[in-house]
Amino acid sequence: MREQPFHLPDLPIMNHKVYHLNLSPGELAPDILIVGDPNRVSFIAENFLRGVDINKEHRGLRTITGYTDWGQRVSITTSGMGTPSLEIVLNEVVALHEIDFYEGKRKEEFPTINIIRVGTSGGLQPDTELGTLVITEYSVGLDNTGLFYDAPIPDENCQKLEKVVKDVIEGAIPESSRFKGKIEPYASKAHPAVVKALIESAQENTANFKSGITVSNSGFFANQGRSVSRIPLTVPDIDVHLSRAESGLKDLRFENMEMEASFLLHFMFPLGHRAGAICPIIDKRPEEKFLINYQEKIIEAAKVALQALRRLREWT
Ligand SMILES: O=P(O)(O)O[C@H]1O[C@H](CO)[C@@H](O)[C@H]1O
Ligand SMILES: O=c1cc[nH]c(=O)[nH]1
Repeated sequence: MREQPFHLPDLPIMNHKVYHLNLSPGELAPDILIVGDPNRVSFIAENFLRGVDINKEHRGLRTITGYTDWGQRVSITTSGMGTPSLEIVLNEVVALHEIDFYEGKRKEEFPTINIIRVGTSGGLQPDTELGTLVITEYSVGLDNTGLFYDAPIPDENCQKLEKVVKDVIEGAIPESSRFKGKIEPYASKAHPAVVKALIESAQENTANFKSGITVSNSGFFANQGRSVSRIPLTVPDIDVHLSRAESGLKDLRFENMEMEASFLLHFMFPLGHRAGAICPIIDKRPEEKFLINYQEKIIEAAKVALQALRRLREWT
């Protein structure tokens, strides 16, 4: 990968704190859970962390740092909804570990960050039950945030996925649409150690889980096939088309849709940090099902993710 020089004025730091997360180095552990909803940060921390010494919020981005029952220092932070917000958060997460704020330069040595998204998602496959925890192996981004980071393609599977999804989307856009040909999917890969750690932890907890491909969208409504406004959808029934598509990857199907996994993996993988995602399925639209009380599933996913962070540190 082309190495990019660090340009100090590009990183706003105020009183040794990054501008959006309002954190100084040391306040964010290198083992992190990241969630969309700021209230989920407190909810998971109340259930799983003790000895909390950092609890900060700025612009709705809450971060709590404390210790697990086994004494591992872990932070839980907020991505906000969608990849544009996540892009801000991840740059600051990485800078907090990789940049020396006092010297104003990149450190020679820094820890490997382990970061796992615990989010909600919509199910795509008829035979995957509501409440199933989906462990992401690959993600395909239909947002364009990732396109601004020219990371190398992680493997051949990503190449295949980009083609498959491009064809699915193109096939679904009406000829008359001014946006035909303009949606560019990008594929990204979860770190294999994170996938392994999540699968082993899910098995240990006898959780109902599946691993699969996660499609990340740049919106919740039209972008995921929901027709609520009076404006026609560019890609009608996008969810139905993806659920029926063959991924071309052995034993992996398009399992769920959400709004952050693509960029999380795309950004962290080329930096050598380790990222993954575990997201319960909280709705299945074709069956008109919505899991109202999904908090139990968040607890289950957070427990699995924290145990995965433990494994990842033990394997380092
Ligand atoms: O529950 P979170 O983590 O926010 O994730 C999902 O929920 C939000 C949409 O409702 C999007 O952020 C989507 O990715
Ligand atoms: O269907 C869903 C559910 C949660 N989050 C999403 O982005 N989509």
